[in-house]
Amino acid sequence: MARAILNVQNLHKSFGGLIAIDDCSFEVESGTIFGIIGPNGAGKTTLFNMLTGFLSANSGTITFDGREVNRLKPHQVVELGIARTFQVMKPYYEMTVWETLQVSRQCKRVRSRYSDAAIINRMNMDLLARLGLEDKADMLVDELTQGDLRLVDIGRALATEPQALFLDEPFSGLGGEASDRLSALLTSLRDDGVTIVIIEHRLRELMRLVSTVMAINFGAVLAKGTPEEIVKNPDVIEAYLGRSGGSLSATAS
Ligand SMILES: Nc1ncnc2c1ncn2[C@@H]1O[C@H](COP(=O)(O)OP(=O)(O)OP(=O)(O)O)[C@@H](O)[C@H]1O
Repeated sequence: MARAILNVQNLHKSFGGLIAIDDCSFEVESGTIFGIIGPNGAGKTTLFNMLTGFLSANSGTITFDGREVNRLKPHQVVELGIARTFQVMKPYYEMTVWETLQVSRQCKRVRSRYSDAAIINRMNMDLLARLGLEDKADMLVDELTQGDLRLVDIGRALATEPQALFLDEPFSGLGGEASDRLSALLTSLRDDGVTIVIIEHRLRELMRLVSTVMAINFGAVLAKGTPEEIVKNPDVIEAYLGRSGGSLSATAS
């Protein structure tokens, strides 16, 4: 039985009178891919922001690998082994792909483990090969396609050598071929033991990857289960009606 690496209990977050996260509890098992879905404004990014040190919860607990996350700063969360990407990418323009990875390599988590530049160079080459970007190391990120940019963005997170990767809508804007490359990358990372949590509106891509999905609406957990269970769940279907509800049942096949 896999152990839970992330444990969230009774989390609450309000912005003034608006309750963005309402008594949210869930666990993520180590080495699995866990999906988070929900309509626009459901609270998904707010939840990610609390899990990664960008926001503090009003109450509740977040434990990662046995350590309390709430109230840590983002760089301290990186030290624990959590890396994330953002819904809107902000590439390091005028820097190359290699230089982008090198920025992440400056984090304490990497510097305290690997002091030898030759080892870091080798790790960068391995990471670029894994991303399928070995021929683009010296390209400016400004020149990359949307699909390659998304891979560099994930590479930037992976270069902190995380145990867990949190991805906010990684499939957004990707065409079929780029989506397939991203899916293959995420599957291979999972096979190597990286825990992955994904917020995604592209349900077809998400449901093929994840073992467990949590649906949230108005900040509260609506349902948790396998992709097959979630796409049949009446509450989830209702929350998605008028958006993608009509095609929800086709997504888990
Ligand atoms: N800093 C903030 N101040 C005030 N309200 C906020 C803030 N951040 C988020 N909200 C509100 O909290 C609610 C949840 O927003 P959030 O961005 O987490 O939703 P989401 O599920 O990620 O939506 P989307 O799918 O559109 O990205 C929304 O009503 C949003 O307007």
